[in-house]
Amino acid sequence: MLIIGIAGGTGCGKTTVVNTILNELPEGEVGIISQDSYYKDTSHLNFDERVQINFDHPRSIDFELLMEHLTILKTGKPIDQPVYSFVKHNRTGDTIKTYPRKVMIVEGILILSHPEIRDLFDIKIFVHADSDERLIRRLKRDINERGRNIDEVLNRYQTTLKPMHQQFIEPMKEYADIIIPNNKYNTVAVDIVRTIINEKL
Ligand SMILES: Nc1ncnc2c1ncn2[C@@H]1O[C@H](COP(=O)(O)OP(=O)(O)O)[C@@H](O)[C@H]1O
Ligand SMILES: O=c1ccn([C@@H]2O[C@H](COP(=O)(O)O)[C@@H](O)[C@H]2O)c(=O)[nH]1
Repeated sequence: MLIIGIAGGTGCGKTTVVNTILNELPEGEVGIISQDSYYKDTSHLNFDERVQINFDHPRSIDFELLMEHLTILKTGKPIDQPVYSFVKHNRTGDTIKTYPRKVMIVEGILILSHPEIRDLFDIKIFVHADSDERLIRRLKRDINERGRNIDEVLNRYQTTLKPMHQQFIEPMKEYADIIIPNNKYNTVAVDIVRTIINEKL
């Protein structure tokens, strides 16, 4: 199994890059694990308390479960990947049966910040977009798709997202094998990654 880790700050285009890579590959050959599925279960908190969580700090992620799931997939067995709701800021209680594939892509803002998980990746990719570009994309996406308003997004950006990005995400570029510049849609880089995957299939 080839495991590819794709990191990068919020709004850099990780999900879009992954979907574009998958578009022209045979269906079912590549598996996806999203770090978002591994935000800790916070059912013991009410909504107002959950809103206060710093979702850009590594402690918000259940890395133990992610590690356990990747280890199970490597042994050829399926896992039940939790489903996360950004609207509720919590897991939904549902899971998706995720089967091991020849190539597994793990994507998320903080996946390169955990040394043991980082070591599991055969290829480490960092998607870069400038912070102003990422903030614009984040504003549009969170208002249109995640039920936020402009004040919420900007307040989270200033209080937690930006400092956490500088502390835990940007320094992870050092570990990347490939850095994809993604201020504009980067079809060349996506084609290169797809070629690497195709060789493995
Ligand atoms: N290269 C790009 N140029 C312009 N918009 C982009 C680009 N890549 C992604 N987007 C848009 O930016 C938003 C965030 O992209 P997404 O892939 O969800 O980022 P991430 O998964 O890194 O948070 C989405 O609305 C997406 O359509
Ligand atoms: O309940 C939550 C959990 C996370 N977030 C924010 O999401 C981004 C990470 O997702 P991307 O798709 O990579 O943007 C992170 O910056 C968190 O602040 C949230 O708003 N609510």
